[in-house]
Amino acid sequence: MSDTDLVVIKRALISVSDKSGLAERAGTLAQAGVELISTGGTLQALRDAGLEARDVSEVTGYPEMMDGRVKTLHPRVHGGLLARREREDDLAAMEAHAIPGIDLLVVNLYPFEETARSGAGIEACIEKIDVGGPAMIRAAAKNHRHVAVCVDMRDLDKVLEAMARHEGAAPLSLRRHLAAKAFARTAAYDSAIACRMEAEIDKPARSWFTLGGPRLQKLRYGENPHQDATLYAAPEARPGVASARQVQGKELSYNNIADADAAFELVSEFDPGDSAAAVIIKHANPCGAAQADNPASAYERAFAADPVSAFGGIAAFNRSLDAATADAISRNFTEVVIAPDAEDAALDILSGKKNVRVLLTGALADPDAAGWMLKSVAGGLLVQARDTGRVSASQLKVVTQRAPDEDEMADLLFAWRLVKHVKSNAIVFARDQRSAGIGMGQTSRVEAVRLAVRKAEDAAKENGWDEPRTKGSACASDAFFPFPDGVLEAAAAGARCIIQPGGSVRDAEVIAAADEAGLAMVFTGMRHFRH
Ligand SMILES: NC(=O)c1ncn([C@@H]2O[C@H](COP(=O)(O)O)[C@@H](O)[C@H]2O)c1NC=O
Repeated sequence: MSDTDLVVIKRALISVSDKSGLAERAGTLAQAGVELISTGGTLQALRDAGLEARDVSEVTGYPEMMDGRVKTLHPRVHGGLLARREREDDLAAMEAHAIPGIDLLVVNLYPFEETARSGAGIEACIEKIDVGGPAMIRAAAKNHRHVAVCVDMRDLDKVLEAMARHEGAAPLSLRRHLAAKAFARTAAYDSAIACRMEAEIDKPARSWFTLGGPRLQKLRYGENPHQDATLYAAPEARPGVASARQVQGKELSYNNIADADAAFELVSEFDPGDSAAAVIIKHANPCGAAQADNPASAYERAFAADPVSAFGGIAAFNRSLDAATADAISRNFTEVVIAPDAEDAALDILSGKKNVRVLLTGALADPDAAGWMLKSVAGGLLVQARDTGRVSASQLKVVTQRAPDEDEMADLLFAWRLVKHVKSNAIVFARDQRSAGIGMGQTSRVEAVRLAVRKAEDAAKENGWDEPRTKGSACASDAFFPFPDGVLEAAAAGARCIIQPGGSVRDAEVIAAADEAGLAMVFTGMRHFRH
């Protein structure tokens, strides 16, 4: 064993913004004979708990100044953290400048992330940028051959356990593990700061992209059982699956989380003040979506759109769950239910289905809020802004001889909101504010139309309807029709109107086909590819 495998903890510097759990742990350190050095507020908390600790100002010979902007930024602190104990010259410098060696650093940082997330203004956020803390953390982590560093108070328990086992020493394996965590912590902290700063800049250069957050959940596995997976928190404050409260059900899986996210993002497009909305997601695609006066009938309409696919689906709502909705959900096999809130009566009913995971988000996700979407590629990270594109009736361009009437326009806009959340090539037929047939993920647009039509035919059979609901429907296409074939197939299935971006070199042919079939067609001028 080398002399750095075990480091005996004789002196600790503790400087923590979040003081929960401090007194008890610091007490254990003191009992083990460790000398404590501390900064203003932390020192006070230690003394209030009846513990003896040295003021860092005594060590530095300077008072804390500038509202705490300068407290530990001093060679007597950083020398104590960075000195290589096996080097004669480092030891001589310690001796010459009265630098006390620090063997353990416990620091948690000013709550920048929480402050930014609360929507605080830039000046308030800037005041919460911790400078001295990260500087000490990085010094201790760099010098982990001689120093143990805790950036989370709970990690102090690991150090205390190790000290109990190793006669007051912390082993290298633990110190290295803590050092890696320390660098990840400061990197995530700085990412959050960069992110908040960028929000103040009109056109940020973003020549570096950084993102970081703490682990929320180690998942049993990823998309498949042989893939490792973890859920981390992102700095943005977006209500949704990652911050939701799980009130019942089995542990969430990777696929549950991904699908619940897709479901909640889609249902959040529907203003709960206008109507109740329900969507059912399978494999990241909606298989049914509907609006209605209340969540229960929205759910029943969404379910009927494709009952076969809805089996084992994820259901999302834009309003609080009530008893009638819970009752309707309970009749079907559902993996996850996600909603802003739930009435007690609804939770009582759902508790009868123990395995159903119920997530309450507290609020809907603002569909207009800026944010990042990430995808990894070999050797790279593809980053794009979230698709916040939306259109209103007044922005649409009528390109056919016939313009859509009021009912048709309502269904066109409903289908357009939906198609944005369907994997490309995507086609959505909708009638009376409910999806009639959805064609997703096809390699040709006409095939997506055919799939959507077939789904509508299947739904008619399943429900015992006289005809598929593509009859008299509105049809949305996430990108332009490159040929008239898709439009002709939609017309043959009974669609009365179409919404699509337009912009094909064959738009004239496509418009002529629509006119010939008596369709009304509008262009959005906006595409909604989703891969
Ligand atoms: N400026 C400094 O020298 C400095 N040194 C430590 N801190 C931070 O001060 C906080 C603790 O302050 P207090 O003990 O006064 O409550 C910790 O979050 C620590 O990271 C500093 N504050 C900010 O940069």
